[in-house]
Amino acid sequence: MYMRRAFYIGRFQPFHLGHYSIIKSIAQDVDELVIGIGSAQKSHEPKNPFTAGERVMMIRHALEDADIAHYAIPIEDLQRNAVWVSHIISMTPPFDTVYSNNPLVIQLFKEVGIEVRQPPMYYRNNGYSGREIRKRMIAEEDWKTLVHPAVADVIEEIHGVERLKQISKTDID
Ligand SMILES: Nc1ncnc2c1ncn2[C@@H]1O[C@H](COP(=O)(O)OP(=O)(O)OP(=O)(O)O)[C@@H](O)[C@H]1O
Ligand SMILES: NC(=O)c1ccc[n+]([C@@H]2O[C@H](COP(=O)(O)O)[C@@H](O)[C@H]2O)c1
Repeated sequence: MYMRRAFYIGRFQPFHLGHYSIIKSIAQDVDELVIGIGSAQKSHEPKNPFTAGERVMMIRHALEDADIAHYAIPIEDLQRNAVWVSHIISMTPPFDTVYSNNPLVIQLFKEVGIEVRQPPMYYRNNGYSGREIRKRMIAEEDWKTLVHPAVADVIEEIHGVERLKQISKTDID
């Protein structure tokens, strides 16, 4: 049986409602979705506070109510862009379409002949970006409305805001 399977990659630091809404719309076009958790080796950095495992939890719980067959697969960065697509293919279920707005990701997949689609941005100006959410966490401003409630629960369970604040302090001593 032929399955239409797509690949969608992001850092998901954290997984927010922009990602969620894109995934829901991709799901209408395919049977299954492979979600790549990029920069999987990174955590405990201001730009990448959460581990790959914590990001797996966010995605799993957020998509529990969404009826989308998916696999969330951590993908470590490589020093060699030229072999990055092969690295992904070696780690994932087979897919025939990629969804991304990242110019390097688009270029690398197109060069090996894989179809790339660019999903529309979901209220990016209203704060639906990882950078804005991390900024609000540190500033103690509202960020929970920008993520699925299940993601807020995961972040609470792992004391994510406290971690982000701690690792974002300037090292002055
Ligand atoms: N609001 C959004 N609507 C639609 N797609 C989005 C939105 N925010 C991010 N994306 C897309 O989701 C993919 C993964 O993005 P990523 O995890 O880097 O999120 P981000 O919010 O852009 O992160 P950061 O601000 O931390 O760089 C990228 O292709 C990105 O363009
Ligand atoms: N050579 C590489 O390791 C390589 C190349 C292109 C993208 N990536 C990763 O893919 C992800 C792309 O996600 P964004 O679209 O959210 O930027 C990032 O984690 C990025 O580090 C890695």
